[in-house]
Amino acid sequence: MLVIEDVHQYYGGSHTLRGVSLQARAGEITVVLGRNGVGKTTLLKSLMGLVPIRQGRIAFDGVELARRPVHERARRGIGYVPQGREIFPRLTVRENLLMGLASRPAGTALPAQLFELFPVLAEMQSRRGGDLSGGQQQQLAIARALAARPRLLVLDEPTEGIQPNIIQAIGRVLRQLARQGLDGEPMAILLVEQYYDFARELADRYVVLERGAVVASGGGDEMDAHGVRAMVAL
Ligand SMILES: Nc1ncnc2c1ncn2[C@@H]1O[C@H](COP(=O)(O)OP(=O)(O)OP(=O)(O)O)[C@@H](O)[C@H]1O
Repeated sequence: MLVIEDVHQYYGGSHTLRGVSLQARAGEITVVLGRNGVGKTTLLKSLMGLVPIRQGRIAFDGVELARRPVHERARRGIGYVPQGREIFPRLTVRENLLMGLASRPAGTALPAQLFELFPVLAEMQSRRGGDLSGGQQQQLAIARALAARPRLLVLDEPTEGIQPNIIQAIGRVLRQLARQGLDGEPMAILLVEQYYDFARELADRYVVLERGAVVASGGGDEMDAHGVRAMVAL
């Protein structure tokens, strides 16, 4: 389980995260919603160690990670799908997937299940990442994060700029991963999302951020009743 507690983050003098707390449990999809610029990406970067936090706790399965380096967070079972995908355009699909094993001992094999989850990647293994469509690149970014068999998968707006049929396919994969991971073990999923209907469909739990602070949270089935759509409407 992931426990984020009272996290404060600053960019210079600008106080971006103001005491954020949330939890993400195995078997559940926890969705973080909020308008542009409220600090969603900064929260995920803080979790991954890509930006330093000034105060607060980030613990995963009881291990305190807030002061640990990025690679150690990956090694301890956190997989990250960054906003904008950040695949390597000149590397092949297969090489991109192998990059996901950087935190694992040399010689670790790619899980065969990646190609069952995303059959299109099996067909395109020797194509360059940059030649894939946006939706295919997003699937590649998710598969790359899964290559190291994380127990927590963190995704930053995976639906951004993606066509509806691939959004649906990604939703089905996330649901399946939460339930049974790659090997039958439930996985924790932390999903940052601005697309309300997608978030609502997938969320077991939700958290709304506004100006760097949590302003609402609850069960996914309470989102409509709690008026979350209006809180994130652009
Ligand atoms: N590297 C940085 N240096 C200074 N300020 C930054 C930096 N990155 C983000 N910010 C600012 O911090 C605030 C939060 O940004 P962040 O990207 O976390 O928001 P967000 O909720 O993810 O937004 P979006 O949905 O647009 O991605 C914004 O005001 C942003 O301008």
